[in-house]
Amino acid sequence: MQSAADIVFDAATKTYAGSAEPAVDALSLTVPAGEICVLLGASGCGKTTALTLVNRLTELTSGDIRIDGRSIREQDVIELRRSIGYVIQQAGLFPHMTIEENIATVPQVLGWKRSRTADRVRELLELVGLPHKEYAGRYPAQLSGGQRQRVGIARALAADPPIMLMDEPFGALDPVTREHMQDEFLRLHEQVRKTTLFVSHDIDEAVRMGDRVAILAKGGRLLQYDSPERILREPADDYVARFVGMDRGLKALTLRSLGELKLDPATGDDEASLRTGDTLRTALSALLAGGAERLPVADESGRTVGSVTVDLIREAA
Ligand SMILES: Nc1ncnc2c1ncn2[C@@H]1O[C@H](COP(=O)(O)OP(=O)(O)OP(=O)(O)O)[C@@H](O)[C@H]1O
Repeated sequence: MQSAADIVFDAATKTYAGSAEPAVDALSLTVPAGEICVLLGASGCGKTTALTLVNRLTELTSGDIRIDGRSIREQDVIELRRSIGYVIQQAGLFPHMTIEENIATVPQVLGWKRSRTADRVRELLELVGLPHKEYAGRYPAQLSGGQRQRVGIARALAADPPIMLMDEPFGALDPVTREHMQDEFLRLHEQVRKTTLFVSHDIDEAVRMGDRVAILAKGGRLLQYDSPERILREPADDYVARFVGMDRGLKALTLRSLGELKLDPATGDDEASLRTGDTLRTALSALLAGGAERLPVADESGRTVGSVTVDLIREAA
């Protein structure tokens, strides 16, 4: 097995053609071999750009990235990509190929013997928790979203690359499946220890997955690069504190339902669109979207039982 490699961003800069400002501006950071580094930040701050600079799907404008001391600029791009597993949000599986054929793509390109490829597919399906007998012959459309992501991960691991790039790999999954996949990936990582760059915009996911978290602002500006504990406990500046805090606050609202609040009495006889089973976040969105000061709330049978305001939600939070 190839051992993991460290990744060094050295003033890595990307300015897209026609853009006045760099999407990633002189980013410098080191991901130690075998660790998971999460790139975290608001939409458009340059996370995906930073990630794809590594496998040269995006070419550097200036600066450098080195893998185990070797500049990516000096490597043949095909060879470079073979040493890097790449997982994206929608798994990117080939729909007309079976699961087995999908996972075997890279070993085949590398000219592995049939038996070696078949063994590897079997081993990988096992590793990501999909029994070979049941899944190898299926097509991607015959799998759930979570299962497809597992196949995407297996495919990325097929040629045993020292590096994994993961771009919001669980972003399209429902929250329960998502947490499950996060745990599974961590378990898998314990076994394979690939150096992993993982893009997320979710602080909870970052804290859970990352050995280190890099908080980026617009232009790929690195605001803080630390362990999750330190990011939460000692945010480097107000922006980081707000970013971490705001997301946490909104998250907290999704954990509570209107049924847990002491609602105001109902006023007027508008039909209620909110139910007691709705989360506080849903209620807040409804209030803000409609520009309403107050909205009626019904129980599950549709009987109006009270009303909710932004103030009530704020007090509860
Ligand atoms: N191919 C491209 N050509 C021109 N500009 C681009 C291109 N890709 C991205 N950009 C711009 O670069 C900036 C960073 O984009 P990037 O996709 O890296 O951000 P991100 O943090 O991954 O965002 P998100 O979380 O929304 O995916 C954005 O302003 C975006 O509009």
